[in-house]
Amino acid sequence: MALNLADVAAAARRRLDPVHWDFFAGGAGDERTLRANEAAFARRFLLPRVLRATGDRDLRTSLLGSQVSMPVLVAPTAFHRLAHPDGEVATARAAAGAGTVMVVSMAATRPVERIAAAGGTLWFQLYPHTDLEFTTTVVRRAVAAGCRALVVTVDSPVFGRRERDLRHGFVDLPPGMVCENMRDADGRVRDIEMNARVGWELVAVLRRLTTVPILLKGVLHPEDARLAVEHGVDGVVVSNHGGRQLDGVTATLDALPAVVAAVGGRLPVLVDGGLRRGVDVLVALALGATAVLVGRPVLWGLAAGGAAGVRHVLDLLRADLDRALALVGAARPGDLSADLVTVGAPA
Ligand SMILES: Cc1cc2nc3c(=O)[nH]c(=O)nc-3n(C[C@H](O)[C@H](O)[C@H](O)COP(=O)(O)O)c2cc1C
Ligand SMILES: CCCCC(=O)C(=O)O
Repeated sequence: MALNLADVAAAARRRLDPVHWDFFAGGAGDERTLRANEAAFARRFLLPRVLRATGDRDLRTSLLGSQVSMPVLVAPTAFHRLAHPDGEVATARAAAGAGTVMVVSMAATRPVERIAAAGGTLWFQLYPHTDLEFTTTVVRRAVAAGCRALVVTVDSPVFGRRERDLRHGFVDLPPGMVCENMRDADGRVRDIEMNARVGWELVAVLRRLTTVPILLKGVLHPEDARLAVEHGVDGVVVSNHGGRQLDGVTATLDALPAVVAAVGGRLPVLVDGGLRRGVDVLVALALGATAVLVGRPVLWGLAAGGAAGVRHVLDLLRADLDRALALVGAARPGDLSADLVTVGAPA
């Protein structure tokens, strides 16, 4: 039985083709940013409060009209069928069972309609393509399938250089698998495109396409957080794409406080990257995040045990967060504050 996410990772590694393990695990360049995400949590320590009567704890959170049973969401990750034959359908089943949001990647390998049939709350991640008609087709389809928010990835004007994949020659999905939601109006499957020509006008363009909330994923600079507010975005995700885009970028946890300060409570601020324990979730919330997302741990759960494996990962995080809350003297995420977190040398 996996007692923690590292155990789940080990089980996944035993099952996965090493090429696919490296695709999931890897980052860009020297993987400094990939390591920094986890290391940033290892530098944080807690100053708990005592005698706070935290008996009736409540992890529920409301996010842009979506109710979640805990402030831990499933980050958008590509190619779930490389981890398990049921792919994103299994992930969605687990997220639905756990009562949280799954953000469906634009590079999902199952059709969004089938993912939605699992019954949970979905948001949809978008890479903004240069072809507006195509982007419109994809967004309308996702919203028609029931996706309740659009998570626009803005950290990818070009593709990051992932040397593990280059070494393996891993460039595409195996035969029989495609990005099912990349079909254009004629039903042809397009390639994912990184778009280096898009600017802030994108927000208004997407607003005209859909009424669902729009989040920007990949905001790190506080000035961009201010611009996001100014452009009427509904939420931001502090993310460095799990260290897969620009190596050398700051750890997300280190970028979070300045973004939170810049936003000043006007929007929810989510964060992802390197969260592996309930106490990591607690630290992110204490430093001002409204919720967090987990990427690789979900893929590990999926590879290790399909929907049950993903559910186990989410349940471990929930139990761990609940215990950590009680032990720092908080009954709910809203009770947390930055004074509970101190910085020290990793043990
Ligand atoms: C294998 C893999 C595929 C990913 N695919 C996408 C994607 O399609 N779209 C996207 O916005 N982010 C993608 N990401 C980034 C995640 O959404 C998230 O930012 C990151 O995984 C969080 O870090 P963590 O894996 O340490 O939890 C991917 C990450 C991984 C590991
Ligand atoms: C072409 C799919 C892009 C997936 C992605 O964003 C990632 O692997 O990090």
